Amino acid sequence: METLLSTPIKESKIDTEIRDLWLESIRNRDQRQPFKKTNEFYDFIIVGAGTAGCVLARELIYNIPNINILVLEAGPPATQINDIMRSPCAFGLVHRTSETDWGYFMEEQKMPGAIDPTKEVFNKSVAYPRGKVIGGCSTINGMAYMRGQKADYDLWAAQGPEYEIWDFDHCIEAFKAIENNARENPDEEFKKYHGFNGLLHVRDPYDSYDIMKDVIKAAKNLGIPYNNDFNGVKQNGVGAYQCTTKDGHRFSLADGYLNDALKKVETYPPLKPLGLGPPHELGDDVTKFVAVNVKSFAHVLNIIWDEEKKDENIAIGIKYFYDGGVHDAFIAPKGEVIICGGVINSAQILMLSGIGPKNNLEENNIKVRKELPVGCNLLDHPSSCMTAKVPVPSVPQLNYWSNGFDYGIIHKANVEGKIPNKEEFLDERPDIQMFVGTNVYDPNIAARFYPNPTEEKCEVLTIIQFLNIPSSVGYLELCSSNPFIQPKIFPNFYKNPNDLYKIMSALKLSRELLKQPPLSTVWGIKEIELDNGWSSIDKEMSDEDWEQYIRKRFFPGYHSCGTVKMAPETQEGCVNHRLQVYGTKNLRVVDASIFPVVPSGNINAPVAMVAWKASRLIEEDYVNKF
Ligand SMILES: Cc1cc2nc3c(=O)[nH]c(=O)nc-3n(C[C@H](O)[C@H](O)[C@H](O)COP(=O)(O)OP(=O)(O)OC[C@H]3O[C@@H](n4cnc5c(N)ncnc54)[C@H](O)[C@@H]3O)c2cc1C
Repeated sequence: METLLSTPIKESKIDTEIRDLWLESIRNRDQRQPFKKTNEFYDFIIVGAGTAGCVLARELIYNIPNINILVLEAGPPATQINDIMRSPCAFGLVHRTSETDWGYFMEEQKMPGAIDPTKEVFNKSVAYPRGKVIGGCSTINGMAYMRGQKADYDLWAAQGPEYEIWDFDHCIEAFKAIENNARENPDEEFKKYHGFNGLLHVRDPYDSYDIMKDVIKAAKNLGIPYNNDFNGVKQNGVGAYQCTTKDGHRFSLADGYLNDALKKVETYPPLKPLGLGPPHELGDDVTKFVAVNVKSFAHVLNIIWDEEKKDENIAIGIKYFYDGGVHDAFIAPKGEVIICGGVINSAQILMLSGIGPKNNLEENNIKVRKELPVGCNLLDHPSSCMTAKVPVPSVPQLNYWSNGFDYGIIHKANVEGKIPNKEEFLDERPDIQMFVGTNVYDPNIAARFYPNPTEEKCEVLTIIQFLNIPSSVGYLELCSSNPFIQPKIFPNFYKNPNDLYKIMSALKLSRELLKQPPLSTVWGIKEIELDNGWSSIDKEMSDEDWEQYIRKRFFPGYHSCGTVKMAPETQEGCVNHRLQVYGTKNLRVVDASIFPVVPSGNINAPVAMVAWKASRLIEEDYVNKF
């Protein structure tokens, strides 16, 4: 019998007929030439309406007078996302729908085992979700609001005196400017660290399930301190995550920032009072609309360079595919092209435009304009999970306003892979972040993450472990000059054995937590899921068993960044401290790809912070130009 996988995907006759009809209509329209072929000119062209692109568009349009902005987004408008997808409880389903995800996969990787380097082990190829929709990943993400630690940003700043603008004291101003925190009765310390007037809504979780409150008790039994603000003075401890939701719904950066940007529509110079002509007639002296123009389903192909000054690599515009054809958009004299395509695609667009590693570009017949280590320094938080069966009913009804992972623990890993001790719980540079969630275990969903899941449906408690300060570094490379083919992604998870020992220590702690009362008593937890189904929570496991467990159940932390690193050019940098691409003019990259070091927490807010700060740098440069 033919399986689904062995059946070649055939286009139905009706698909090809409809495509032909559509193409014919475009050809007819073009022959009649109903529209003038005009060049589009903008002060700023932003590539990608993700977290960074949305913040940047809003901050630029309100802060720089009389500019216009074009935002090109390859995915659909967020209005296509129906209410279920905006419901936090649907998070697990949202992030791999073909309409709103690029559908990327990472490459399978072989490497020496961490415990026994004489044995070869595999990192399998798993899905690598990336939002392809207005709002980008903020429209599909898990909504946890985290910033990372002060020390992360101080590392960014330590790269040279001009990088001081990226130290924590500078970054926190931007974090606060963006944030609209809804915590009820915040104390003075909370007020010191948070903002209440920004456009990104952040709130504490709504009431959670009883079993989640008992997770806190179990953690306290182990000596883990309570923390009422993971974004406050200390990150370590057990507590609740704040999240980016409002009125029970997901709140993306498009909801907060892009929507606000679209409200500003003026003309420059301003319109005169209506004359005799038709309403809203623009007089001859009106040169442009001061507004943000967003095109969705617009896939950017490459940067257009000034061919008259070849050696200077001056970006003058963008080539993009839209509405069945290739279009050009250009920047005005003081303008800039700003790439906000995210960690994979920003690197890809630069490489397709001749900026990247010489060998990889030449292998793909792309002319090298500037050799830079674009695509190197791929960072992420490798992750694992542990699922325990909960025999006592714990999910009375679905909380649609929650992603199901309201609580967590942040701690320092034990470098030898042992259960962390009390000192490690108190360490103020923790490197493990856990999410604890209760849900109904569905083998079909589990099968997306690891092979041969247990067959029965039941209520479970799941703990997800992220390694927040990894030492393994991955890379990506082009395998084609076709802009519609994904680059190859090699995360190199656990290449450095230390990373594996650290996540092992987090897994061992997770098991210890599940053995604690009230989880073991009130909720009767006795089994966790191992390869052969539900097994006793006390089952003996060697470090090699743990390595196998980790390699089978790992998934990317979804916090990938770093492929267009901000650093001095002599230290593998691709952009400078003002996010300008080395060896080019009028070109910046503003998104997760510029992070030199991955922050130790989820990175949506850090990306928004970078975009907010970048808008100030761009404004300064715009005002000082000419
Ligand atoms: C499944 C998942 C869960 C996550 N959970 C959390 C979480 O709970 N908390 C948290 O803080 N972070 C989370 N993150 C991470 C965070 O959301 C992202 O790191 C962040 O949104 C990235 O922002 P960005 O602007 O760099 O890129 P993106 O938001 O990815 O934006 C890039 C945009 O550019 C567009 N684009 C790309 N190429 C082109 C092209 N050629 N032409 C036109 N447009 C293009 C894309 O379609 C996209 O809209 C999660 C991420 C994922 C994928």
